[in-house]
Amino acid sequence: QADQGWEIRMSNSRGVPYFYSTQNNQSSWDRPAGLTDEHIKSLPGAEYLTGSGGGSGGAPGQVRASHLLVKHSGSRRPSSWREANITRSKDEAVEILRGYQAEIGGSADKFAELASKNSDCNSARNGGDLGWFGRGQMQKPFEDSTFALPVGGMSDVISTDSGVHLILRTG
Ligand SMILES: N=C(N)NCCC[C@H](NC(=O)[C@@H]1CCC/C1=C\[C@H](COP(=O)(O)O)NC(=O)[C@@H](N)Cc1ccccc1)C(N)=O
Repeated sequence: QADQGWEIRMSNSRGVPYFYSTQNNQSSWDRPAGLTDEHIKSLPGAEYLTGSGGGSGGAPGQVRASHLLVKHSGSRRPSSWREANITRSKDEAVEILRGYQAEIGGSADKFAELASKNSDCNSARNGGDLGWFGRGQMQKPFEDSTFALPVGGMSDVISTDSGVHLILRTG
């Protein structure tokens, strides 16, 4: 794996970095198996991963977050890539999310894994990552919760018109 000429590139459409192998033109959102942290840090484009490069940092006043959304019958759009017609109650959705919260503990990797499998938002396809955003873009409860978190911090269950969320602030 290491000798496949891996490099890190930034996906402009999604605003998140991905792995690209120049040997076989293969892209991957996830870290290719067998690449150690040390090796990844030495790859071309590694600055995209830590946000130290100008390219992937947000503008001043912006934050970056991932979320795990569980929708319910009262959601403004009770449908998602996972389920065409979402009928669970809000209480049930909160129960489900509490289960994920316990499983995640404080692990960002676990958060991304559970978000990619279970989030009712299409950001699930990149581990829940929403990219960078400023105030005025997200629904108020979501915005306020994210801006109140330290980088690396995870919210408790919060509710918006979309459903109930867990938020992990990443930048
Ligand atoms: N990056 C942005 N500016 N995208 C517009 C955000 C609009 C904003 N959205 C929200 O506040 C909630 C919290 C986070 C996601 C979200 C809702 C919904 C799911 O709920 P639903 O709309 O079915 O009710 N997901 C989205 O919007 C996704 N396209 C976000 C996204 C997905 C993939 C990559 C990047 C961003 C709003 N003002 O409604």
